[in-house]
Amino acid sequence: MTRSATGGDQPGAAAGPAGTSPAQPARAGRAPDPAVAAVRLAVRNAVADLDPGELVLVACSGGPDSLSVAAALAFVAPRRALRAGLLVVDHGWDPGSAERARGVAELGRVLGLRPVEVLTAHAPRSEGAARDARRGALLAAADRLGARVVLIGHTLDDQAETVLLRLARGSGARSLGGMRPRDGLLRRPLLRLRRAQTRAACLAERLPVWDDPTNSDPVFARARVRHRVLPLLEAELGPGIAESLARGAELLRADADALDTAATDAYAVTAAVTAPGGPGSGPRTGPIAAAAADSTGGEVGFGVATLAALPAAIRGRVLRRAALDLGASASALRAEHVWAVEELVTRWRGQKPVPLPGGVLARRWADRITLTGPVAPPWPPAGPAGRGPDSAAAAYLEEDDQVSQSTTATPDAGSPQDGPPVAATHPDIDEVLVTADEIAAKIAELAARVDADYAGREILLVGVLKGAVMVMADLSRALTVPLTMEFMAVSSYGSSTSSSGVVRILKDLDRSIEGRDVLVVEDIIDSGLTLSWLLKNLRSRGPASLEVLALFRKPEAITVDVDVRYVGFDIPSAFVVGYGLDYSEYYRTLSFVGTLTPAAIERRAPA
Ligand SMILES: O=P(O)(O)OC[C@H]1O[C@H](OP(=O)(O)OP(=O)(O)O)[C@H](O)[C@@H]1O
Ligand code: HPA
Repeated sequence: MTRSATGGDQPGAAAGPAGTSPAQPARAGRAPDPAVAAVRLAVRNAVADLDPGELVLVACSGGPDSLSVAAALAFVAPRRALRAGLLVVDHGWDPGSAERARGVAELGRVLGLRPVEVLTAHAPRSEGAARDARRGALLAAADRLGARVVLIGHTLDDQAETVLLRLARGSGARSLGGMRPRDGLLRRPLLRLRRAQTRAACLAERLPVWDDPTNSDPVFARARVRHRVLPLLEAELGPGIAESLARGAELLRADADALDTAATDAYAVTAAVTAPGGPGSGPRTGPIAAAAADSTGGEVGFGVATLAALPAAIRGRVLRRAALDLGASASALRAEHVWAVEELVTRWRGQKPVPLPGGVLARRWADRITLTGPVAPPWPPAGPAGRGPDSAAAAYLEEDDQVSQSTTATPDAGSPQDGPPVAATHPDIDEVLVTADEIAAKIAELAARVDADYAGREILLVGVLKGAVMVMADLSRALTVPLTMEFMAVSSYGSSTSSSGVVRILKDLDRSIEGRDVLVVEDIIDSGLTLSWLLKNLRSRGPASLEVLALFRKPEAITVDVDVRYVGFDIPSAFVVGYGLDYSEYYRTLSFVGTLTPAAIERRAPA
């Protein structure tokens, strides 16, 4: 849209994204279309607190949501004496993405936005990885350009999908509160507007919109929610489901804010915080960790009676806060962890210390509960001590020798790229989702179940190379039933960016599985396409029984039904590496599983 001499809002002759037709002038001198007016009002409200001269950026994909925000910002900014620019993120997911990004940037310039930049943030083809990479790139650019705010085009429909996905995963009030209208520099002006309104606004302004094909690709859980689940809910339960979900989220967000404030107050008066001290090492993240990154783990203590007197919703938050402060990662710390610590208060029966993510340990001594930070060395390890087993796990083993010895048995086969596999984190890791000690405990638990289920029989473990190599190594040594091992190597082929479900055998089994009790061992089930094909193939070879053990599963990403008897961890649909899982063949030797930093994704991107 070009500014008219009178500062009006007519769209001008815009060169659209590559291959699209230019926008044409429309509605000169008339009241704006209601959809255009609604988006402008939302954007105006979102920047109402900014001072003249401040810079607002819009993150624009070229889709109708973000494009309508870009056009509204171009209209609102000069009237508020704000500066307004546009950022386009190119994930490099298809050959045309760079050209398309340049087209969107050009459209931004035609709209009168400055500065306009294309940011390259290559990410694996996963919703979570793309979101992380995008967020990192946008925040870095905003910082560099000195922007006060970055506007994002999430609508009420996006919010409803987010809430539904989180509901299905089993989430608390904070998470069911959905996306926040304001989240640091990021602001979401459209959370109360429908997707149909943004499209109508673009149509009214003759803006050439791009429809991202991944939005309708059923490989992505969000696309399935959008195109199948929500329409089904509307058909069965009546219209207005999206609005109801978004309204519920807004109400829950307010409740969660109030509970968080109450929990912060309760933490301040109930927690006795001992800062880390002593030589050696310290917790890796969190305020207490930050206070003394080079000293031994700190401690947060509570009186049992004080915790018992708190309402459960506050008590859980207080304990969670203590674990986070000592270095547990927010995404790895699950409700089950907090419940286990709460049981030290509410169902005390002499439990062992409770291991939490990040090497944090909660224990009860008489009438006190203490959470202790890890004593693992921070990355990079200072010396040879850093190459031993994760010392937090080792500390735990000293107290509880029931935990699988596989924690200490992890081979030290670290590559120079990956660093020592026993380290608690790595510079290329954004967030540790599952720690080495959690994996070890889970393998022990799964092995006990398999032992019980196969008592009196012999198992043939079939490992799927290469990813399952670590699970095979640790699981096989934790099992006590007689077993033999076979390996298969398979490769999906078809389009280079998505699994077609058609699989090629790169290495077949060495022996027949006819009449054998076969347990397929997988590192991860993502779309489920590899496993679905593999099971069909193995079933045709006449095994006596055929079951699957997978250490990780992404429930939001699964596209085909596969019957998996043993699952270690359900994880979000972010792209993860470590413990056998690779990105461009790297990171398999990490002893934990986590997401990559945008910089690492960029650096290791396949040539
Ligand atoms: O559920 P899906 O979407 O089919 O993905 C799961 C498969 O992907 C990974 O293998 P990959 O093809 O990356 O090979 P690798 O094991 O050699 O890393 C993993 O080991 C599974 O076999
Ligand atoms: N990471 C690595 N390899 C994979 C993944 C993942 O998240 N999903 C399927 N293969």
